[in-house]
Amino acid sequence: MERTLLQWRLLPLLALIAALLYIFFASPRSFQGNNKKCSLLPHDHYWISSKRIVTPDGVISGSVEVDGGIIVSLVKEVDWHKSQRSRVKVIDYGEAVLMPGLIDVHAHLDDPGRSEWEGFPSGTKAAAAGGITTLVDMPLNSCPSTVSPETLKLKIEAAKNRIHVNVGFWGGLVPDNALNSSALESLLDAGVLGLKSFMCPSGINDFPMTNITHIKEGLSVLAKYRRPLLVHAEIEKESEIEDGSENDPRSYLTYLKTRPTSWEEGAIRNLLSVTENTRIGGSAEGAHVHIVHLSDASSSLDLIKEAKGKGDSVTVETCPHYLAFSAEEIPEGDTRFKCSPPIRDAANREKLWEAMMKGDIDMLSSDHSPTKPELKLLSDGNFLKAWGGISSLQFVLPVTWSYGKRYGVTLEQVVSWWSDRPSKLAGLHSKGAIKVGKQADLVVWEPEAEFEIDEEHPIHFKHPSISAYLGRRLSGKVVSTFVRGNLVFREGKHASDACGSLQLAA
Ligand SMILES: NC(=O)N[C@H]1NC(=O)NC1=O
Ligand SMILES: [Zn+2]
Ligand SMILES: [Zn+2]
Repeated sequence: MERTLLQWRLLPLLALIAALLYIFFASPRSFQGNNKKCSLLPHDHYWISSKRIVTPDGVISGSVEVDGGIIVSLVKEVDWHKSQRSRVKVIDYGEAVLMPGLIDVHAHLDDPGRSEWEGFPSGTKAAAAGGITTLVDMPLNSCPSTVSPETLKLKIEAAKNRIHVNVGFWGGLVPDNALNSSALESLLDAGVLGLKSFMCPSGINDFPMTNITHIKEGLSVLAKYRRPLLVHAEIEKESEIEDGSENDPRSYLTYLKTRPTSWEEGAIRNLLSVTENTRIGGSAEGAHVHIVHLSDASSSLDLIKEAKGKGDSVTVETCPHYLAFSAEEIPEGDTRFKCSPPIRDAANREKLWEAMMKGDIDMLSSDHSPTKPELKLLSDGNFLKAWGGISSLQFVLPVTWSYGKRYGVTLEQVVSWWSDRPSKLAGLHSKGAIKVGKQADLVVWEPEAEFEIDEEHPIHFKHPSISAYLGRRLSGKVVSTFVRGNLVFREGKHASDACGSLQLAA
């Protein structure tokens, strides 16, 4: 009698011990240490299979093994033995493309200080939904601007536990710090991935423009750190019309005339007068100049090609909106399309695509630069007064693909423009490729799947109404996004916790 009683008392205890042993030894590892809310997948060791994996050695059919956020093996379908996959989870995506996640080196998340414009949570959710696994935040449009270690610290604080993808930061090169090498060094020591400056007014009071002397001095400091300077290359010159006041401000052509190609050409000519210092043996060897959002595909691009030919360390990006839209198509008063430099005519767009296909333009970025709808003046439609900036973050992959298809864009080119080159520019060497040892930042997408960006389509950035892509039909649907092995987005749903990591330069 007493013995049975003892057995009955012991039984629950034994069950509890067995349950604990199961949790520690048999269940997926993410239950032990990782916060499973970071991922929609309760495993941190698994395989992903796809018929189209974009690797540095071409597109293969096979499987990628991810463990602890790292790509630990990559096996072609023919070499993949059943024994290898017997013990861990396999996610088979079939014909969907598996690619490195996109790295967007040019986004304005406006946090802290103007989070009513965007903010880290909404901006990084939009990124995850668009297959972007890392973005580098611009130093302006937040308040304060990122121009010192103290202001970088505010960014880092604001981003903590609020980012759904990885985020790095560019610091600002402004007249206040440009001629003070110790100020610049302290900003670089604090972890910015490089610097950014404007050659014309930026539209933000606490981010003044630099002149060529500021830029030259900045480059000599950057050389020691081997980090880049990103430049908004437009310079104010006489334009066909001064402020457009005699022209209809609701006409896109009026705005276009206020920022002619000579603004880009003039800035680039001026900028390239100092980039010879970045050549091997030059006084700023190790520094690099990256021209952001090129719009003019004529003389400006010719100058860049010439400088590259001479050995200057120079690269250039353009943005999907310059490749998708043309001035002729922009409706009267539709300020969603206002950005600087402006979207030019269809012949220029054609030349931009030619340059992409030839490799004369190195990479793409979103230049996602939102604001609150009131400042877009959508009801007024005044192009001269509205905020300049395009909201696009979530759609850059399908836009690149949809508009690039007619030029024969390949999956490898998409990876080069959106992952490989950007990873090198930002010094993120553990990212940007599906290769053993790299971080498991991945996107799975269906290039053939079409969708409409209508009212029903979930848009995650803060102000969908100002997006220039509303109403467009695109092809290329993002199915899943993995950030350091965490499945952060799947079929319209995000993981609940924001577990992206900060990318600070060491
Ligand atoms: N301040 C700011 O974001 N400006 C950006 N907007 C835009 O259209 N071009 C830019 O440089
Ligand atoms: Zn700019
Ligand atoms: Zn920008």
